[in-house]
Amino acid sequence: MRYISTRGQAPALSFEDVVLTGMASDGGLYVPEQIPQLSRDDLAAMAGLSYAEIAFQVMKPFVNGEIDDDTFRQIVTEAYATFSHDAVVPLNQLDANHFLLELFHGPTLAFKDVALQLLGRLLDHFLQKRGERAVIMGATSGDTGSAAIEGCRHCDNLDIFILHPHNRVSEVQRRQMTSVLADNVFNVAIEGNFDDAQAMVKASFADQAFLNGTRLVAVNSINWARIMAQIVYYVAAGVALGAPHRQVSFCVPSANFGNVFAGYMAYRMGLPVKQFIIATNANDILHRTLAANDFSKQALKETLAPSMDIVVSSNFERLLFEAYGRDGQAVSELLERFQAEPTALGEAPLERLRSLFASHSVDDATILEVIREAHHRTKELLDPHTATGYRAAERARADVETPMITLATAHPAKFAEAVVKAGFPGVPLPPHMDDLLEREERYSVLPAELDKVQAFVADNRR
Ligand SMILES: Cc1ncc(COP(=O)(O)O)c(C=O)c1O
Ligand SMILES: N[C@@H](CCOP(=O)(O)O)C(=O)O
Repeated sequence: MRYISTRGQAPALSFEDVVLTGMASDGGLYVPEQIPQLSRDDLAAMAGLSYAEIAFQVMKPFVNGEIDDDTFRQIVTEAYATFSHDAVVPLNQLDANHFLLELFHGPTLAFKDVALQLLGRLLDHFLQKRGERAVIMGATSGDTGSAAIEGCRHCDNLDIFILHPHNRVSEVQRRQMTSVLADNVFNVAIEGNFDDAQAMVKASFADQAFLNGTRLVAVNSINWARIMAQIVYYVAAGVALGAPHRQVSFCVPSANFGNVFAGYMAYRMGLPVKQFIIATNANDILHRTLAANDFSKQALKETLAPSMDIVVSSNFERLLFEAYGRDGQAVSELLERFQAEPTALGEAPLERLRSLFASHSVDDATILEVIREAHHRTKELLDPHTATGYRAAERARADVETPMITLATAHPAKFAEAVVKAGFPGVPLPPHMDDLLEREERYSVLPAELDKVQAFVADNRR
């Protein structure tokens, strides 16, 4: 298995090289050259297996023999042993046909742990094997940052620089990152928004001279390994609810599109999925594109679901690559137009997307209403991101007769501001974080200027 770029120009890479990079050199994102297949028998045989074993089986073809089976199985087992729930990602039945897939039982209480507990261990494995050091640059709207720090901080071969938008993440999210005082962890609060931070990370991949030859690695979902690890929970949830004998649908709170794209990959591998519902907050580019073919940037809005305050949705490019029949040239041209002016998808690719994806956008007032309503009906306290999914799933259910699995992407304790606004007294932090609000913090505030950020990285890396 080799990995190719969505823009069609960069050289194909091995699994190891794709994990140890970020953007492709032509500005695209890496995807597998062939999509491995899970037969009906493969899926049926997964019923009753542990999450770690399903993870091993689903990911093995992507790893392509580049890590021996025993070592890979051990890496996977260790990654998921860090989760506080025996099922790793339990399914919680809300009513006869609606399920919550709880992805927040990892160390930092958001779905990002599922991939970053694995990615940190893969990076450690490959860097130790090569005897190399690397620098991580990551952009976060709040959750990727702490999950990346938690997943990578024990790797002595890595220095980790995480850029978050200053004053635009929740207090718990900020403290989860900035209270890690390890020598290899650097938090930078950017005077800008998530898109500014993400653009600087992407620009740094295009021009790595500031690192004088040290390797730059991505922990955002531009890194293929992030997507690969997230495919697993779609398969596990589908099998738990009867796949391959029964179709399921998923509703996914979405922004940078890594999560729902992983679901699409599970579908392409053979999981019987009827529909994916994309839930957005008021930053609704994904919804406008699908519903009205309006693929245009609008100013970023601050919402009660801050981790989804994103306009430029990186992984949508990976889906466009599929919708355009893997035509890298067409994807390049479309995305160049998108950067310059409001644009639209071609009719045929759009229809292909609409045959599998639907979308809903959920505003702040509705997020608060949903947190109250869901608690009243199910006794579950949803975080504001999951609330967007809950409402989108409820809207979509009338048209979809399969079990609906809404992805619960974060624990409500991370977003006390929204929970309190919805009328609840707050949510206690879990025991391993109960002194978080008293811990010492360390971070630097920088303008959203590429040269200043790159100089900070170059000066501080060890
Ligand atoms: C809690 C939470 N929910 C949903 C999302 C959206 O996921 P994705 O960016 O993979 O679409 C994010 C981050 O982007 C998040 O942190
Ligand atoms: N919501 C994310 C934004 C970055 O997304 P990623 O999946 O590409 O890392 C965050 O919390 O940082």
